[in-house]
Amino acid sequence: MVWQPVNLTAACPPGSPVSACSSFAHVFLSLLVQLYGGSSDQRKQQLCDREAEPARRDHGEYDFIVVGAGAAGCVIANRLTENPKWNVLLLEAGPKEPDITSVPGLSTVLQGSNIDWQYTTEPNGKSCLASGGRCGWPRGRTMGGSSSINSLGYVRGNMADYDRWALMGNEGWSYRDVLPFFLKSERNLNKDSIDSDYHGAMGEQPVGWFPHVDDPANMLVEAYNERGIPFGDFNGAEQVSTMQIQAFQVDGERVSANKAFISPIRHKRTNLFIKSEAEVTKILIDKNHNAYGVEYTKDGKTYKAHATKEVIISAGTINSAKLLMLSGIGPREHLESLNIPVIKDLAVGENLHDHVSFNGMIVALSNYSSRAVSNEEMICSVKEFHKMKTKKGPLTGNGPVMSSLFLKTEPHLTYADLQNQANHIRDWKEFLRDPLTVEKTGNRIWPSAYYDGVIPRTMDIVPKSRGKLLLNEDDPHGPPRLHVNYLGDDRDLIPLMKGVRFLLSLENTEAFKSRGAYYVREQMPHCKQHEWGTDEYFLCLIKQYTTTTHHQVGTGKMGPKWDKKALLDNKLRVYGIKWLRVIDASMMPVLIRGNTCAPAMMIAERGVDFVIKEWQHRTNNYCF
Ligand SMILES: Cc1cc2nc3c(=O)[nH]c(=O)nc-3n(C[C@H](O)[C@H](O)[C@H](O)COP(=O)(O)OP(=O)(O)OC[C@H]3O[C@@H](n4cnc5c(N)ncnc54)[C@H](O)[C@@H]3O)c2cc1C
Repeated sequence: MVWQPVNLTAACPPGSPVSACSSFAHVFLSLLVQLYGGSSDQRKQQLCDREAEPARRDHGEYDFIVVGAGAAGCVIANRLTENPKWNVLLLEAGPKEPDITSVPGLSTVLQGSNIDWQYTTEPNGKSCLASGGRCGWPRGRTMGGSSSINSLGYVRGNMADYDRWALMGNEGWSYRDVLPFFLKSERNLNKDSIDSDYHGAMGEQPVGWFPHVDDPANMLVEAYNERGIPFGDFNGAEQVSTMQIQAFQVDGERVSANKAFISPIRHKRTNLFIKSEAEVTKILIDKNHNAYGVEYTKDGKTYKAHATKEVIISAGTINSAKLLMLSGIGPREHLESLNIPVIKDLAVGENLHDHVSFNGMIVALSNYSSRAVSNEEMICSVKEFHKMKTKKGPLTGNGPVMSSLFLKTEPHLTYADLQNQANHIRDWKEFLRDPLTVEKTGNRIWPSAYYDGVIPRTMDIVPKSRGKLLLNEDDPHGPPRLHVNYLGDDRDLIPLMKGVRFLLSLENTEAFKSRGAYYVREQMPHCKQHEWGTDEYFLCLIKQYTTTTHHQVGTGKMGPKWDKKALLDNKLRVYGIKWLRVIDASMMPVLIRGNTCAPAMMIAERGVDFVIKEWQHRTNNYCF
């Protein structure tokens, strides 16, 4: 089986009464492995290896090498191989994409499994306190990368975010410049119902509303609207609005970057070479500072691959920075402290930031609006879903997570400073008793489709805190030290506290009242010393139950040469190293106000366009 779920035996404290630690939980996970643990890509490959593959000749030398088959890497490999004369090697550390990724209602089940890097952050004394100062950071480790394990939401950010990048000295990255690259990938399936001037219909990536939207998800959007937020398309002209987020899906099944950009060409383009379970450990750079290949490990052996044109790093915000540093590109002092010979002293790993959020505001659903089902019903629904030819029902949605809004917390603000999303909670009473165990177990095994409580989450989308990523001093090849420094800057508390008051006000809306939904007024375990409803209580929640929103960026900052924190120029070339680019979410100089998957794909489209134009030009002029 390609997919292995979270290890419950390790995650459950001995004797825990939490339902995810019961024997039923093990039965449920075994069923998921049995139904969805395989990989359609693997099955196809076995067939094609037998029938057609001899056409492909692999000499270990390619025109381009792309490291990381995530949201960005898959787009890049697709675009480069449109030119049949260019051979491209795509290297992915994780396995082929397993079938389980296709079920939207099982998206949270992927966290903590073997297709998640399972990172954790370093303590700063101000955040994530209930979990020892360390927040969990899932990241996709499979073909499709985080686009294969994420919550499927298609959100672009505010136009002004891109204009700001351009104003910071990055020519070619204003909203006007990047919009065509958003449109290029997108195949919007509901173009008539949204702000159609801002959407594409011809791209590889299907985007559309889930066929199924839960009533609690509708409740949230209706409540936001009652509180004055207009219905609208926040990927269109006006961001301050509310709607169900459109998803990376078609007919109720996830379409990851791998499914959209690689699966359709995998066996057709003989100039595309893909190696999964191949982890790149070093970029090869000669004494003249030219990148000419990579070193990678596969099946316990080390290999070298050579690039005659460029090496493109798309390993994501954490691993791109780690790989650059392992290869001698990074802050001199840090690399020298680890005895890594410095090739280029650059601020790799700095400027790490994320949208910060927190857990613990619990909305209990009434019997009428609850989505809870019995164990037997859950088993039946998963089995039935597997058999359906045309998928329908709650598993074709992702619970309440897509009900979202962008909000200005003060009328004088020009742009939104908050975004809300919501998590499901299978059994809110159990969560209230032992949130940390439920977080590590229940939230990683139960479908997001079945729940009796909702955790609305407000996210600070203009974070001021900045952190940094360092290599692990005990083992530089191991998980890096992620000093994200959430709430390091106290100003990040302000929008979150305003968001709390906004969320509380939802209880008085008709949307909530008519469904009998209400806030649970019992304190979470680490904040029992404060009275529920006071500022002190919510400040405590924010600091104790801090969470990521999975939007980590910035460790490979793009910026003009004079910017001491920048390592990439506006064409995403690494300063001081030839034929090396970083093209993924890590390049964001400032995090956009929104989710980061669609932007990562846009960055890939924009970046690879620079690559293609440069090499077409060179080929024409110099007959390469
Ligand atoms: C749980 C979760 C939920 C999220 N929800 C949403 C959402 O709903 N909407 C949204 O817009 N965004 C969401 N995101 C964020 C979004 O998915 C990411 O920002 C986006 O995928 C980043 O793209 P990337 O190409 O930079 O990196 P990734 O997609 O993470 O890809 C990096 C790839 O590189 C591979 N790799 C890493 N190191 C190496 C190496 N050394 N050798 C070879 N391969 C390597 C990785 O295994 C991975 O496949 C979510 C993320 C997570 C984890």
